[in-house]
Amino acid sequence: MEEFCKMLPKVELHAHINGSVSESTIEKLVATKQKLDHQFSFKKGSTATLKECFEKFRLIHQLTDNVDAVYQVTYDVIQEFCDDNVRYLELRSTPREVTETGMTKELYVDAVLRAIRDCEAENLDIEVKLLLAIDRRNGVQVGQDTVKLAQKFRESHPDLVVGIDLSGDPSVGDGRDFIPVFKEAKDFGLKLALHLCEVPALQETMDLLCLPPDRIGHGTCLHPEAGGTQEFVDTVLTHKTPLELCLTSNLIGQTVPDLDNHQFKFWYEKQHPCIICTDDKGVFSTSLTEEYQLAAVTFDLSPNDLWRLSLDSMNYAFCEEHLKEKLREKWKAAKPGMEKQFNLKL
Ligand SMILES: CNc1ncnc2c1ncn2[C@@H]1O[C@H](COP(=O)(O)O)[C@@H](O)[C@H]1O
Ligand SMILES: [Zn+2]
Repeated sequence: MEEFCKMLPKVELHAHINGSVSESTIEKLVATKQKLDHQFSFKKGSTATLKECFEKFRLIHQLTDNVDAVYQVTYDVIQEFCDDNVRYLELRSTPREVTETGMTKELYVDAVLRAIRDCEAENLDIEVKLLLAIDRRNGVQVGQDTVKLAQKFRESHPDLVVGIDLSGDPSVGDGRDFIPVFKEAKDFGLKLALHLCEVPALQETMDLLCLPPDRIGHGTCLHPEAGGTQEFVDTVLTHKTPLELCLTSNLIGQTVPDLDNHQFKFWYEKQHPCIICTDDKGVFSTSLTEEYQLAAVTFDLSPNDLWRLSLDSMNYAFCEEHLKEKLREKWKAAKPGMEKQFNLKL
């Protein structure tokens, strides 16, 4: 199964750049700093609180406080996903400014886009897009600025900047405050991927679900058994809003009690669009291959099921239809070799 999941062409739609930074990139970055001796990720099998997860991002942000580091992290993350046979990747990141190093939010996004372009120029077998993230801790004004920034960069890079993400500590603020900002983004043609109900959030959820977003991140507590409501479930089903599901992230962050109770099962059994994602492959010491494997073992999925999951994920990408068609050819091309190697019919 491990080999099958590795060889499988995959689609990653939920990856935060700074949470995806690998140990080897951390080592490069630490070498440029003095006196930095921290643990930047969780070991396999460990558990934490969401607060402790956010503490890791704060530590990583100290390393990526300049444009060279942001470029390096983005470049390395793309290479690593490509090595993991991810053929289509949507990265998301929160533009940050750091006065001391002269990094503005524009320069931040510029560094990310340069790294994507440089990987393109190397003809890597991966297509990469970018979503700009709104950190809910930073309030509406910053959210508004982020959408403006996304509009600006979409004009200069229409093929790369595809959407807006809402993320950050789910226990902070009220997502409804951002609704005008999301509507503006939508009007401008930007897609919306919102972290929703990562923890129980009765107040804001319904209004956000009714936007509706183009995809939901986590949706851990949407269903009644997890603190949500039947109305939430029905709304998601009606809109057919795809869910980005990140097993290891939810397990380490303890937003689910164990994998058997992960919301994947609930939605997958309803044949609702589910996308297996990593969230933060660096911080949670995982890879998309490992997430597929974990899903297979936990929910008793066959190679055929996994094949379907990865190929169907392409349907929910924020790119143009012609690119989706082109990418589906990769699955077609990989099929005979995989059927032969694993002695099965896909
Ligand atoms: C674990 N579950 C999660 N829930 C909510 N937001 C998360 C997250 N994991 C990551 N982020 C968001 O992504 C940022 C790091 O990447 P960037 O600096 O943007 O590239 C974090 O600071 C947080 O805002
Ligand atoms: Zn996330």
